[in-house]
Amino acid sequence: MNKKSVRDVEVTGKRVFVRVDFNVPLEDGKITDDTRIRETLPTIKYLIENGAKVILASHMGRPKGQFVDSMRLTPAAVRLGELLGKPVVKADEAIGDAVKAQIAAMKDGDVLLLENVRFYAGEEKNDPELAKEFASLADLFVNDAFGAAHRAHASTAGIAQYLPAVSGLLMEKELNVLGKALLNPERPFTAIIGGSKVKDKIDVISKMLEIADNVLIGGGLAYTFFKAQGHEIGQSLCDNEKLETALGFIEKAKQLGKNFLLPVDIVVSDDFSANANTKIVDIDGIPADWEGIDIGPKTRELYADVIKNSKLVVWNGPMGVFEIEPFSHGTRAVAQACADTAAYTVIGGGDSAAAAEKFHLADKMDHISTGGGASLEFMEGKKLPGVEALNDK
Ligand SMILES: Nc1ncnc2c1ncn2[C@@H]1O[C@H](COP(=O)(O)OP(=O)(O)O)[C@@H](O)[C@H]1O
Ligand SMILES: O=C(OP(=O)(O)O)[C@H](O)COP(=O)(O)O
Repeated sequence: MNKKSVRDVEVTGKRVFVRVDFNVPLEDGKITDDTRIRETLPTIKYLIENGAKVILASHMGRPKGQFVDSMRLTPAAVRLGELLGKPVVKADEAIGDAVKAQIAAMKDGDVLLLENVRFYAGEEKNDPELAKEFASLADLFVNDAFGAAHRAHASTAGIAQYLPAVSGLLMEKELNVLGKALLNPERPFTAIIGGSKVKDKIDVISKMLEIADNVLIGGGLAYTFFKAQGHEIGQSLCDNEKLETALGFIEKAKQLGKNFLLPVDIVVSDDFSANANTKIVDIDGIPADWEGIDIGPKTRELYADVIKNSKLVVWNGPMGVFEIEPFSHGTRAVAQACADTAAYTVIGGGDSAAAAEKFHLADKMDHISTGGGASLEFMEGKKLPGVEALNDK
C-alpha cells in the first residue's frame, strides 16, 4: 500500500481522531456480531500502548442527520470496554464544547468514543464545516473504517484535508490482502458471485471475468442469465433490463477463454417460506408458478470441485436464500468447500460473511472482509475515497 499507516507517524501524547466502522448489527439494543469492533483492537491497542489520546468516531445505521436513540453508539462503547479491559468513555455528541471539554480531560492512553457521526446532516454531505469541527478535536486522523471507505463523508474523507491522515492497521490489512489477491492472484483463481441483484454485481462480474480463471454464478442473479438464454424462470428473480448485459457476459467469457459457470440444477419452491414445497429441477424444468431459491446438488458438487482445485477463491454473495434453512444448502456447501480447500479464501463481507458465521466456518477462511459494499467496490477496481484521502508514503 502506498499510503502512510499509523506506524509511520508519531502518536505519543497526540490527540488521535480514529474513524472506525462500529456499524454492527443490533437486536433489542444488544450487539449480535462484534467482529467489526474486535477487528479494530490492534489499532486501538497500538495507540493506547504508544500513549496517544484515542478519540474514536463511527456511524451506526442511517439516521439521516437526526439524533435517533436506537442508533446511539453506547452498546459499542460498552463492548469495546469489555474487549480492552479498560473504561471507554462515551460522549453524547460528536462535536461541540462538551466533547472538547471531555477531550481536554483525557490522559495519554485514554479512550473516548464520540456519538454517531451520522446524527449530523453534514457527515454524509462531506460538509467542510463539519470536517473542520472533527479536525479541531485532534492532531492526527487515522482511518480504520474499511467498511465505510467507499463513502466520501466528513469523517472518512473530508477531515483528511485538515489533519495529517494515515491508515489504521485494519484498513492496511484489508487493502493489503484484497490488493494482493487481485493484483497478483495465485492461479487457478476462482471468483464466486451470488446475491440477489444483477444490477449491483455487473461491475464485479465484468472485472472478475477479466482477472479470474473461473467465475461461478449463484443466487438470484443466475435467473437473469437463464432468461436471457431463453429458459422459463417462473417466478424467480430477474432483472429484465439486464438481459443483454447477461448475454454479453456469456460472450465475453467465451472470448476470453474463461470458465464461466451457471447453476446446472436448482431448488425451486412454491412459496418464499420455510414451509414451502420444494423440488430439484434442471434449469429447463422450472414450473411457471414456482421460483428458483437455491443451487441444486449437482451444482453444489460442481462448484465445490472447482473451489477444491483452486489456489485463490474470492466469494461475494450467497448461493440462495440462506436465511431460510431449507434454502441454505447451496450457500452452506460453498462455505464448506471454501473452508476445506487448500486455496487462499477471501470472503467479501456482507451476507457471505454472515453465512460463514452462521455455519460456524468463519475461522476456517483466510480473510473475511469487514466491508461488504467497500470490498465489492475495491474488487470492481474503483478508488475508495476514504483511502484516496490519506497521505502518501
Ligand atoms: N434465488 C434467490 N432468490 C431470491 N433472493 C436470493 C436468492 N439467492 C440469494 N438471495 C438473497 O440475496 C441476498 C443477498 O444479496 P447480496 O449479496 O447482499 O447482494 P445483492 O442483493 O446486492 O445482490 C440474501 O438476502 C439472499 O436471501
Ligand atoms: O455496513 C456497512 O456496509 P456493508 O453492509 O456494505 O458492509 C458499512 O458500515 C457502510 O454503511 P452504509 O452502507 O450505510 O454507508
